[in-house]
Amino acid sequence: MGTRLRITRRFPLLALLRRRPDPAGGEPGDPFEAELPELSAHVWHARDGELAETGMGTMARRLPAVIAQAAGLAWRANRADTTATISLNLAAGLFTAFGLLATTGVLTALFSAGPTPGRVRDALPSLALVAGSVALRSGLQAAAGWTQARLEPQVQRLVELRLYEATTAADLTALDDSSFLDDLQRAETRGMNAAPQVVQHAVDVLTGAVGMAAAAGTLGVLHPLLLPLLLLTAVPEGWASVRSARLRYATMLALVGVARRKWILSSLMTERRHAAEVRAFTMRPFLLGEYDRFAAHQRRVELGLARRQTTTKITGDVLKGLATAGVYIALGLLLWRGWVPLAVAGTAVLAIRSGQTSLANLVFAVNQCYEEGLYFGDYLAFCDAAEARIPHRALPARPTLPDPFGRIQVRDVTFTYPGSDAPSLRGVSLELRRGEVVALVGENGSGKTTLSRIMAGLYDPDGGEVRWDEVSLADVPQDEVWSRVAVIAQEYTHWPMTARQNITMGRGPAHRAGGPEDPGVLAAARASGAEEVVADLARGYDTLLDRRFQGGAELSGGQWQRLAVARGFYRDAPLLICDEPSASLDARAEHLLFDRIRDHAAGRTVLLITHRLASVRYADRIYVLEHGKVTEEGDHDTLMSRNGLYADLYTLQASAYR
Ligand SMILES: Nc1ncnc2c1ncn2[C@@H]1O[C@H](COP(=O)(O)OP(=O)(O)OP(=O)(O)O)[C@@H](O)[C@H]1O
Repeated sequence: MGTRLRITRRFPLLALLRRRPDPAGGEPGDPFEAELPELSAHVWHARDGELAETGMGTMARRLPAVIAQAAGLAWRANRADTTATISLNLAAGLFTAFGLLATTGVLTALFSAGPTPGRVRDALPSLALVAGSVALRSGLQAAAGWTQARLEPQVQRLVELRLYEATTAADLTALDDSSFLDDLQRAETRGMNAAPQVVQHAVDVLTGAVGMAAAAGTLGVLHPLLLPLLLLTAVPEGWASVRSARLRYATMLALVGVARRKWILSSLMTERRHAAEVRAFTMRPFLLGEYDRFAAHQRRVELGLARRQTTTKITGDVLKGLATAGVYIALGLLLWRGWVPLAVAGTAVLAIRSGQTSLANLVFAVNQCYEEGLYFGDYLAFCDAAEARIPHRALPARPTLPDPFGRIQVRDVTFTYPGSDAPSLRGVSLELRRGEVVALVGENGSGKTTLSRIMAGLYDPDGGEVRWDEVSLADVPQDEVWSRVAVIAQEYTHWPMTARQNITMGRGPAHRAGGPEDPGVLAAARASGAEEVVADLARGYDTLLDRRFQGGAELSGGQWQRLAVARGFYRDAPLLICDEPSASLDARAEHLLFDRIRDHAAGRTVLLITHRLASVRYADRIYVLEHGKVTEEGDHDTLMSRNGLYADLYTLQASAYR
């Protein structure tokens, strides 16, 4: 509550958005808290400050930076197109000014004394200049539009790549962090699309500014008083646009948690893997109800936004109308007093109209550029934050992991997940010698998976270390650790690729897997039992394992697991970590798998995590984890004679078969 109060005090607009009485007639008060209490605690945490500072002054101050970012982005995307877009727009502006000034010549000739045919004849050269400059300006503007359109997809590609490069390399703990996920959602759904928009609007700002400068220059030449009057008409429109943008951004911030929740719910209701459970558990009304609760809240907030934006626009339009009337009254006075001749006043009217169009475009583009710049700022901030979470180790000597190693030691490792109160590992030590099969057992939540992830280099321990002979994992690049470890994870992905790719993709692009005759693929498939699965597929190894595509096949849980094991075997790494590799396997497949793991271990080292204690009986050593600590270690016979947790669990399982 304290945080919310502080925030609404700092940002009254947010308070306004949140405190409006329920338009549907519900109880007045804080709709967010009343409607979505589960989200009210953590929605208001990011970048609210930017919004609070937004005003015309801030916009003017920040705009150059936004434009510079857009220019930098466009420059990196394509230098030639960027240069062409800018120069073509500048040239088009020059011809606008030239055309306006040439108009004075036409009007002066037409309004001079003498017979009409003579006056028209005198006006012809200036008229030709006007026609020529209009034609040239149009041609240049069309060419500028084309180069600008070319830039857009190139910019989009650049920003998409940057985001995905960062998300796939960021520290794994980042993806357990809800504020990181909120920021990711905002950057991906809104910020990323804002990038090409920022570039486009930055060019529009340039175009508007050039057109405006052309009109202003012409007016300045005609009469100095006309220029400030023209600028005056920009103020109300500018104010209305800035206020609208501010309201929109506030709404987006207010709704980011809601949008993420809706997105999660929509995938639960549309994705195939949830479809059976949704039906069997009759979850439909619950899911639809949840979705509707969020959608209704979003609708209420957005209707409120539309109402306030409309009021703002009407106010801006009225003020602009008054300012325009003022400009024309002033022009009339100048004419009446004889301070400007009629031909000049005529050109001035044209210049004012042209200037106002450019000004309206400029104000709109500035506003759009700033608004999209806010979203783009979210994207940039997220990319910076994600890139900062890519583990870069200071590795002066760059030692490499020994190949082959003699033993892997886990020394006094402690680890607490970010945001958790209790540590998941509390001073764990164990040892794996080359060629050994070492088992890790323990009850649910005892820390087995966490420890295996630390050993695989996926998490860095808070304390203690993992050593391969004398080299600590903390001293080598993570890529190197990953390339030396194969993990058959408890939760693995059903990759929507072909059967062959499901086996080979873990070896990276450097390793070009061959055709079906690739002996590595065949050996891994045979060892894991995936060979029988592939034999039943219509196109063998080339069958696409995704029912969402025509001709795609679906596998059973155990069949998928065999492929996951094959992927682990195919990696051919010196350390194989198997985390519950047999959870979905039938009894025969499970029995075979443990035999094969033992065979596969010849020369390699295996860390085996399983609840099937019959399978760990023959492990070289067994470690028992309890509440993040090793409480027992030794081979099967030693542990049985100790009568500890292992003996308890083993006896319990064995008795079930008696
Ligand atoms: N991503 C996470 N964020 C926060 N806490 C986590 C996370 N993953 C696991 N934990 C916590 O860490 C502790 C150890 O979990 P871990 O998955 O390592 O247990 P486990 O022994 O592998 O359990 P199981 O036998 O059920 O697979 C648990 O208390 C769990 O709640």
